[in-house]
Amino acid sequence: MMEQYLSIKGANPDCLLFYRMGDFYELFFDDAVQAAAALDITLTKRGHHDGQDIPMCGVPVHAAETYLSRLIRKGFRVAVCEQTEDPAEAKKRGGKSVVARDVVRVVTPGTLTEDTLLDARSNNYLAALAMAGRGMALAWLDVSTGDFRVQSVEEGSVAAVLSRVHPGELLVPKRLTDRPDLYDLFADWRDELAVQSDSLFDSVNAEKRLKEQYGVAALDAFGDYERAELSAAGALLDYVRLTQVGKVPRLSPPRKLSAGAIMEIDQATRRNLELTRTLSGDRAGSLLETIDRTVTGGGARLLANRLSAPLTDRQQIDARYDAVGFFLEQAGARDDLRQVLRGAPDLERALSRITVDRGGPRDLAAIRDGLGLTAGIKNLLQKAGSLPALLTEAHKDLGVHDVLVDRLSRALADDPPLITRDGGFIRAGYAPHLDEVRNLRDHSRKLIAGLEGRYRQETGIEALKIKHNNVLGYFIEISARHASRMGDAFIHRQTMSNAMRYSSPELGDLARSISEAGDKALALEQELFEDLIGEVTARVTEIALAAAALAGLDWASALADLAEERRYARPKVTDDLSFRITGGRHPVVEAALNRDGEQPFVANDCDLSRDRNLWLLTGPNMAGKSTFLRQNALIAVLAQSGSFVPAEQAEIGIVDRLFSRVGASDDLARGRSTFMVEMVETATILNQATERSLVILDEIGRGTATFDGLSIAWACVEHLHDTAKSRALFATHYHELTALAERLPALAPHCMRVKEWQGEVVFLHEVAAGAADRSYGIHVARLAGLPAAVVARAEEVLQTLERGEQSGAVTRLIDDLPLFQAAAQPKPAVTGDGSAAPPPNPALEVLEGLDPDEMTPREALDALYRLSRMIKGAD
Ligand SMILES: Nc1ncnc2c1ncn2[C@@H]1O[C@H](COP(=O)(O)OP(=O)(O)OP(=O)(O)O)[C@@H](O)[C@H]1O
Repeated sequence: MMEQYLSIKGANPDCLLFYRMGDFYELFFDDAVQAAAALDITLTKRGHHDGQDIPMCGVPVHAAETYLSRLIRKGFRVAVCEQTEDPAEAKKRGGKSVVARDVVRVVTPGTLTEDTLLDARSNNYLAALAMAGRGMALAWLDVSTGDFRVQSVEEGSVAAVLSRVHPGELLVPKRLTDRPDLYDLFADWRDELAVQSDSLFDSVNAEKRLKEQYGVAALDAFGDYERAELSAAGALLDYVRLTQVGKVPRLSPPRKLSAGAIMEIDQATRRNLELTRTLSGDRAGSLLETIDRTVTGGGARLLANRLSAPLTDRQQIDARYDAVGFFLEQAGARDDLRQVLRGAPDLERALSRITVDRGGPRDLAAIRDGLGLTAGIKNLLQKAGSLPALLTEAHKDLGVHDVLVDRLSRALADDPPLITRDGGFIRAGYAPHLDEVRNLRDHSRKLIAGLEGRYRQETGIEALKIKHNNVLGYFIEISARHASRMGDAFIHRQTMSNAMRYSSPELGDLARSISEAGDKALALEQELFEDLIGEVTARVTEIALAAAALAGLDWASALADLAEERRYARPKVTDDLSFRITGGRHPVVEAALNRDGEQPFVANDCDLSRDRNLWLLTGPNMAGKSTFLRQNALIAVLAQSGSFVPAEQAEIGIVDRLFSRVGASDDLARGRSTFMVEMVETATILNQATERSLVILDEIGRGTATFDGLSIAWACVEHLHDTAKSRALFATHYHELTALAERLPALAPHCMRVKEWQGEVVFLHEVAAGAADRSYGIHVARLAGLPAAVVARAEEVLQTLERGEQSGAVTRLIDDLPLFQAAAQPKPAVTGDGSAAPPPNPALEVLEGLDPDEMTPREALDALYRLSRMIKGAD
């Protein structure tokens, strides 16, 4: 056995090997040590190898999924090795023969199909990055749904595309990981990276594989693939074939995303705007979570995909609006549809498990129930009125499945078990032969009950019972004190502490017929199950289309529901460079304010159309600058993903790339300080933004010294205005920048309005034309609870700074040390005009009157003595 184990392990060196022995998967050697630690299970020993104990641990087969999921989450790959023959067969070859075993599947993070291992509401992609010649490409597929895509990428965009796809496992050829310039890129995906041999990416082999998979002589029908695209797609297919050990799941032909088809959003922007998850990695609090009203797994995945990949084609976007708009108008049909969809199972995932031979009775039931809804939904759509294009298509794709649904309904029990092992999933009345065998089995069970009564009478033991367990099968049990009453017809089997167990020839016969009938029934059920699986796999394309149509309907009706309740409007997308939002709101902040029942969100307009395409936004802290910036970016993303938007009106000229520089955090893992991260992100924007881009920049330069920061911000504004010419929003605390408006015609200064009332500052959250005059930072500091002494001292410092020329003022402040004085002394009374008047110091006036450049050393020394006396009070 060890020989067999070692040879199988040798063929799967980078996986933990789950080696099937009876009801357990056993792990040996180093695998056992690693798994025992990762799963917190007992590590034992079994036998010897090369004179050493063999470490071993095991997990029960019936609970394997839970253990698998924990191992996968911790980054392991697991090869599942099953017995591939009946132990009886092995015995025939001789007493010591080992049962044949083989790996039936390699479980990796990107190739999961089990519901328990997957999040129902997001896709789990397996991706491959390939390079051929100078071109690069990324291909990605979801084994559990069959979704398969490929896209050429420029080297500079790989990070952005990866962050959009967000793969659960990323295959890359060895030679790419050797390139130092890609080190940073792969560092971001370290946990997902699975480095493969270069040969897996061979593009000639890839083309062959793809043709085989789809049974075509040429791939032209699916698109015009570049070599790198073929290489990436082929590597994925090969990898799936390897890990699924020959069983390739249903995969749609790889859909090619052409360059520019999608609004490109780089990694930092995606993260900072919290599109699908927040900065801390949660779904809750993200834009996706805020707008997600879908009621099926398929719908939720579609929404996440569409939000991650906003389109750039006006017609396609309009078609999506038409679908959402239809359900907005047809509220009755929408509610009915959503009610029906709420009960829909996850057709896509059930179908995929079936195609890789991992389907169970419950997956068939999911197909039955899912397809069973299609007829009603078609009816509902038809009655709702004339359908827009996308919904007409969905109506068609829902298809006709009466025959299959009927067959599955007749064949399957209402609520079948997850696995076939114990039978009981075929409905009575479906197969006469099965019914017969089951009757026989049940009849024998009744006979056993009768036998029990008869034995009680014959022996006079009232407490005599016929029981069953896995070791003895059926047996007769009496208490030990009645043993003398059992006649010769009973065969003694077991003595317990206070009970005796027997069998009898009659009981033996009945038990045998029950067991035989049971085995037969199970075999028959298994056969019928395979038939049904065959029926489903024969119609895999139609079922997949129906599943996609259901997801699409869920997506559109969910967005309509959202639009109605939150008053979202249908945007107008255009091919020009307009960007006019009237009454725009931040979807996430608005939802949070609604939830907390605080004051309502204040809507704001934004117009970045030509000649005023660069807004310079000033205003106090906490006034809502960041919120305003982000809301406009989010509105663009929502609009191009096909959703209605939180605004009264929105007109948006298609945005090709979205850039943002908002928020700041260290990237210490990569050795970058906050300011460095800020500058790297700003550099990306200034180098890549074009007229078609939308750029939001929040407080550029604040991470460094004031003059450095101001100068950098100044130069960035000029560059955006003169060179990039993007539609841009620029929020800053450097009020000095508003002076640029005189020179830069497309620069439009705006500010957040505040009201001063009884010494308090009230944030109105309104955007108005013009520049802000103050920052009110100290006011916010007080609100935040900074100690009163610190606030008082800060006000003093501010006034000194504001009064004089800056560097001179700083010198004065330093002279004014110790700063701690402020902590000890109460704040001086504030005068009527709001300024605290420090007592004038005569020594300072003398000092200010001196001109060191004009003094001889002697005069300087004299002056110093004089000043010293003044301060000591002698003068
Ligand atoms: N339009 C609005 N309507 C209602 N509340 C708003 C609005 N905009 C912002 N707020 C509230 O004000 C808070 C502060 O907003 P935000 O962070 O955008 O301010 P800011 O001007 O960027 O501040 P800072 O300069 O300190 O970063 C938000 O958390 C939100 O609760």
